Amino acid sequence: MKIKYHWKCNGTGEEVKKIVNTLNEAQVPSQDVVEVVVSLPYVFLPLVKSTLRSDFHVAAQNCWVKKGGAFTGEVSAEMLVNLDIPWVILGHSERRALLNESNEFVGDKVAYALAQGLKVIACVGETLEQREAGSTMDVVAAQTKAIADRVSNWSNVVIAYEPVWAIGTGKVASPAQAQEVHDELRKWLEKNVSDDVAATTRIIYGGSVNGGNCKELGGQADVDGFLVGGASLKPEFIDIIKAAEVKKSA
Ligand SMILES: O=C(CO)COP(=O)(O)O
Repeated sequence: MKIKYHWKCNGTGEEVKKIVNTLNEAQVPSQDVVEVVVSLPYVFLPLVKSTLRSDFHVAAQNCWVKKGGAFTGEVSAEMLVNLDIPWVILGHSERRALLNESNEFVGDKVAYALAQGLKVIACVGETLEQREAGSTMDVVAAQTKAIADRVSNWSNVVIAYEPVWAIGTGKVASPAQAQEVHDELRKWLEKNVSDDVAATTRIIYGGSVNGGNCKELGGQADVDGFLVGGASLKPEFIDIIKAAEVKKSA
């Protein structure tokens, strides 16, 4: 199972230190049961990288689509590699919506980051309007296709299914809703990429995951972990890490 803590654009230096201390002291299942990755604003990456326990890893929340250069305000994949940051989140719905990142642009970013040696959490997910129109799978498939068209080696890719209507709203997808999309996504990978990629690619769920709902969600056959936003800033994130035990014993 994979648990990804996504702090988004939050945290002061003091808060970051506090959360790192809590994480460092937590008794959690070992790395072979749960992989924990903490995703931070760029400015905190070096601090957290140097103070976080070594069995937890760090991620950036974005990187530039190609080699660095005259791109004011951007951070390149090469810079992350140079700082020894192993993971990056790409295509988060907040960036797709607020910064107009298209499926193709996200696909290009994923391909470039992978080529530099980063591991990628690629986010997909539909809006409420799209779900109500019955186009959830069309949307998610189109987002995934833009990645599949550009990527041949999937071993460093994790897909995060994050229904936009469940992000930061407290409206979590029901375990059945999450399972349905994860299952469809896996079938899509099977048909359009390969059986092996479908079987081995981790598909994690994000959207109002908390200490109370993580066990049932994580118990679903095709839910391989979580991308946690709001709850990653609270002590209940330890409970979410521990929910990985449910999967192990399932
Ligand atoms: O967007 C998310 C993680 O990337 C989910 O955020 P919340 O857990 O706050 O709903």
